[in-house]
Amino acid sequence: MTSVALTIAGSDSGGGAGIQADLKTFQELGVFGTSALTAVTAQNTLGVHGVYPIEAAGVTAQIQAVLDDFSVGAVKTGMLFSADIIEAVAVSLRNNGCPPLVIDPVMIAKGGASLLKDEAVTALKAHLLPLATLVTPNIPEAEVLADMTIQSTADYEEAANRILSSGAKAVILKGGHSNDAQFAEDFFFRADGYSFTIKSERIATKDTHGTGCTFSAAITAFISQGKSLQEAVREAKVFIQAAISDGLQLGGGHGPTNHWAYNRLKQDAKEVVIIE
Ligand SMILES: Nc1ncnc2c1ncn2[C@@H]1O[C@H](COP(=O)(O)OP(=O)(O)OP(=O)(O)O)[C@@H](O)[C@H]1O
Ligand SMILES: Cc1ncc(CO)c(N)n1
Repeated sequence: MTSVALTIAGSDSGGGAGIQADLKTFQELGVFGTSALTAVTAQNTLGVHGVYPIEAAGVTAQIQAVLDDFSVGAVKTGMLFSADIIEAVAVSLRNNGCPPLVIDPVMIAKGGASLLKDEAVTALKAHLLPLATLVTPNIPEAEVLADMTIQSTADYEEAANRILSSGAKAVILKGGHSNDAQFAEDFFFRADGYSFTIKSERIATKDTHGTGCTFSAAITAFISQGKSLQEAVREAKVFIQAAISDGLQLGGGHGPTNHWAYNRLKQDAKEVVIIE
C-alpha cells in the first residue's frame, strides 16, 4: 500500500526549503505527500523577504482534512511561526491519535530571518515536544530548546537530556553548522539512554539551503514506510548526502540541494557510519 506522510510547515517560494523541500523529498522516496501550510514566505536563495502567517484555524482545518481522509504513517513539522499555530497543531495531533511525529524546530533561516517568534519557544516546548517521536534541532536551535550554550561533546549530552525531559522520545543534534571541515556529524539520543553518532563526509559547498527540512522530511518518509527510527535516520543521512553532493547551482545565494539525487546516487553514496 502507498505510504502517506503529512508535512506541517511554511512555504518557501524559492522551492529549496519548507513545504516544497518536504514534498519533493516524499516524492523521491515514493511516499504520497500531504501538507498543512502554516505560513507563506517570500524567499529565495538570498534570503527571506516577507512572512505571511496562516490563521491558526486554517492550519487546524488543513490537518483535520488530511487526517480524516488518509491513513497517515508519519507527520513532520517545520516552520510553525507563532504560539497560536503551535497550540493548534498540538491540539489537532492529540485529538487524532498522533501518528509518529518528527519535529524540526525551525527557528532562523540561513540569512538570519526569524521563522519562529521568540515567545513561541515556550509553546513549542510545552505543547509539541511531548508528542515527538524525534526532534531534529541544529546546534543553535538545541541551545535555545535546552537553554544553554553548547561547546563540547559533553554539552551535547546535557542539551539532549534537557530536550528529552520535555517528553520527546528521541533527539538528533545536527552538526551541519559545526566547523569540522572533514565530517558532518549528528548526535542521536533516545530517552531510554541509547545513543549513537552518525557521520558522513562534509561536502564543501555553499548550496545548503533547506538541508534541515530535507533531512527531517526523509526521516519522516522512511518512518511512514515502516522503517525503525535508527534505520530511518541512517537512510535520511544518505539522502541528504546525495542531495548536497549533486547541487543544482541555482540562484545567487545559498542554493537548494538536489531532491532527485538519492535514487540515482544512493549506491555510490559516500559512506555513512554509525558509531554506537
Ligand atoms: N556540507 C555538508 N556536507 C554533508 N552533510 C551536511 C553538510 N551540511 C549539513 N549536512 C547534514 O545535513 C543535515 C542537516 O543539517 P543542518 O545542520 O544543515 O540542518 P539545518 O541547520 O537545520 O538546516 P537549514 O539550513 O535547512 O535550517 C545533517 O545531517 C547535517 O550533518
Ligand atoms: C519556509 C521555510 N521553512 C524552513 C526553512 C529553514 O531552512 C526556511 N528557510 N524556510
